[in-house]
Amino acid sequence: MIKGLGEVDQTYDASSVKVGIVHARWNKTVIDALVQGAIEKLLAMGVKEKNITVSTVPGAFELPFGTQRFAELTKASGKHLDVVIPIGVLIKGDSMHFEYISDSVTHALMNLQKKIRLPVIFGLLTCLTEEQALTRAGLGESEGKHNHGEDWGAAAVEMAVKFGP
Ligand SMILES: O=c1[nH]c(NC[C@H](O)[C@H](O)[C@H](O)CO)c([N+](=O)[O-])c(=O)[nH]1
Repeated sequence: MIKGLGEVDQTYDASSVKVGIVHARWNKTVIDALVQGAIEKLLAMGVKEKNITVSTVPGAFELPFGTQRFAELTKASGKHLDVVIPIGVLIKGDSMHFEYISDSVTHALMNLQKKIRLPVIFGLLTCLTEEQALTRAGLGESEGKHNHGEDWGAAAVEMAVKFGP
């Protein structure tokens, strides 16, 4: 048995894990469902409510800088975060705006982990239609609907416990 493969249902002691969620305010209905899904999963995995802090930015483009400063300002206030979950929803319009923001924000969030030395969970939905976004927030009529916020919450706990400071 290759070590590590059996960790899918691993349980973690999340009682001291501190999580920062920074979410964009575009596409509010979808955002609210994703944030709620992430918080419910964090609580279900043992993160204390007092250890979950939330802030917001105007849109997905502001997520990298807003997430970085949220982590830095939290640290400067004497607390610290073990993991951050930036959450945004990009839905393609009839211009190239979607492509440019999606690509640049994705790279910026990936690079942010090295800057702040914290796990950054990729909570950006990049959808071609509103229905795709609703489905990935567990909303809408699709049979395959599933709230990806839950996955981000689970990933946050695992990364914080296994690879935190
Ligand atoms: O979060 C989003 N921001 C969007 N644009 C705003 C952008 O993220 C910035 O907030 C704005 O450009 C100001 O910097 C979106 N679209 O344009 O489609 C979108 O779908 N989602």
